[in-house]
Amino acid sequence: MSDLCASGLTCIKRDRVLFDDFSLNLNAGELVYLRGPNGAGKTSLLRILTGLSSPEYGDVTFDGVNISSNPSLYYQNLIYLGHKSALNGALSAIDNLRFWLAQHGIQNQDVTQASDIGCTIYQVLERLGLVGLEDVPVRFLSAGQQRRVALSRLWLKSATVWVLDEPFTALDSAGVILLERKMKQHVADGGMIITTSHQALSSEAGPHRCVDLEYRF
Ligand SMILES: Nc1ncnc2c1ncn2[C@@H]1O[C@H](COP(=O)(O)OP(=O)(O)OP(=O)(O)O)[C@@H](O)[C@H]1O
Repeated sequence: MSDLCASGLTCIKRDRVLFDDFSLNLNAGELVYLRGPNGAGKTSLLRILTGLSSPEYGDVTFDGVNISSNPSLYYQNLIYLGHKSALNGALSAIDNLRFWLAQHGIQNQDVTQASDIGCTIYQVLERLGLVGLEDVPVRFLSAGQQRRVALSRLWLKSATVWVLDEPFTALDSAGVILLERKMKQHVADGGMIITTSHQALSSEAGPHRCVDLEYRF
């Protein structure tokens, strides 16, 4: 059984201690909903959990191995979606996702034939309600449509750990349900998710554990 374990984390930004001696265990088949006011340190915590930034103290392990000692192994098992969509506005949805797949070294049937990549990504974009917009530079898509392109990554890469920073931003109510159901399915399949959101998760997301970060002065 996989687990992501953060222990004794301390994070300081501009002389403010956002959190100290913070510990969290995320187990396979678990959804953690990280809550807290603006500026509490949720994004800072998620970035530490992904290895994108380092805590002043403490460490993070995945399956008992410190994530900094074998980052490539961890990254194979991780999808991190930050609160920005991380799309190149000049590229289409298809090309953004192709680039992302290549960047993640995904070597499955998708990349053995160029036509298969397009086919698979087209199918995902169709599920995300983006039919007819696949080839449009994403800067011409609405905020919610851009978010849907970004979220398509969850359908394209198989990874145990999902770290999601405000993934519901700009989504309409149908998009929120689509994502919540996807999250519920991932957890039912033995995945693990930690997500932030300023809106409460609905029952569509399935059972979840709330973790609160207080704002510290
Ligand atoms: N690289 C940085 N340099 C300096 N200060 C930073 C940096 N990153 C974050 N901070 C500060 O740390 C605090 C926490 O930021 P963070 O983005 O983690 O909060 P958050 O809980 O995700 O907030 P929100 O709900 O608004 O997204 C903020 O006061 C922010 O200004």
